[in-house]
Amino acid sequence: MPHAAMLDHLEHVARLTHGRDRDVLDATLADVVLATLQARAVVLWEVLPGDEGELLDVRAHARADALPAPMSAAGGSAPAWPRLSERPELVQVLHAEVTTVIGDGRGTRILVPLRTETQRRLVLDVALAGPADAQARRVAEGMGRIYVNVINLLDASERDTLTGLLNRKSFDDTFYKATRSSHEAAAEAQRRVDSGAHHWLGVIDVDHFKSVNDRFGHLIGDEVLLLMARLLRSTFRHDDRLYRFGGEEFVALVRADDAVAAAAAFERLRTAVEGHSFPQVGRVTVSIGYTAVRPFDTPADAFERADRAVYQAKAQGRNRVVCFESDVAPQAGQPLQHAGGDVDLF
Ligand SMILES: Nc1nc2c(ncn2[C@@H]2O[C@H](COP(=O)(O)OP(=O)(O)OP(=O)(O)O)[C@@H](O)[C@H]2O)c(=O)[nH]1
Repeated sequence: MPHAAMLDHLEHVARLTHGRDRDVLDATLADVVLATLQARAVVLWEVLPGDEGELLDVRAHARADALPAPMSAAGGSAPAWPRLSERPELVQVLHAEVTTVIGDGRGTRILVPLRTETQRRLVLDVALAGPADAQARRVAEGMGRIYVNVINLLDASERDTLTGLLNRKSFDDTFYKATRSSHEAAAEAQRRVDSGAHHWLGVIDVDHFKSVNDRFGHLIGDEVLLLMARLLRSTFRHDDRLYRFGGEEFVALVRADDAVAAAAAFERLRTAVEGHSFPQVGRVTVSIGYTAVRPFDTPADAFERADRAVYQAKAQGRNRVVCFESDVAPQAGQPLQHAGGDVDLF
């Protein structure tokens, strides 16, 4: 390979492995593949669960003619996710888990299935103006592999090894990222009185977990934590952020339109745990405290309020859900104010 071409490729690989922001990484993959293969367009699809079948999200999109990208649900406010079943070629590639090259009337598409260690499923979809030779296919596969390796490294540094949930270290970043859009929306809406919060932060603490360890041993204790993480995942939406903060303390950053929906979500978790039969241990309960995320909240402030609520839940007998705004703040004589505003949430 001529040195100039080799330097170009190295530059692309360096770009692909630089940075820690996932959205930037997705966009870089699309850009780099577009440039390297001189493609017409590149789309990075991700399969997401939906109530009525799997959906497709456009994680990133790049095209040679620089027309505007289609709406991505990842950063957009009005999701326009197509159903996976409407794209039989993607269904087939994901099922077979092998790269497929198809003619699309205007040229060729190289479809590379990607799977991360956390079982995210994506497809790198490269549209070429002409035919695809074996090298083009291998380049697309190679770029896809580098991308997955970087994602796996990021996941490993942000995730709790026992449960696979996000770890405490990643809380600040993911909190700001998840709530940023609601902060902006809230600022634009001039803190509408009836809007409520869009994000809610809950602290979930297993009750009397020390006695689980003492009676059944640490291995069984670990299994309870693992099952607890599974119950969290099945209770909340796929785009809610779930953390293990260490020990038997979990945190959920949940999107809900109003206080009633938020209360219902946390109560659903409490009931699911209470009704679950844990192998050997039997019944386990959790105490939950939660708070509305306010415009311009810091992660530490929101956590501190939810923590005060969980403290009250413990003090009142455990196996209960306590809301900071409706249950803790009024007792403490605190006005319910947004940090930067003046409107009650409830
Ligand atoms: N099995 C297991 N136990 C852990 C882990 N991390 C912390 N623990 C244990 O979790 C227990 C937490 O106990 P405490 O903080 O006293 O709380 P608790 O017994 O749950 O009581 P309340 O929270 O007041 O209901 C301690 O016994 C820790 O040793 C872990 O990774 N695995």
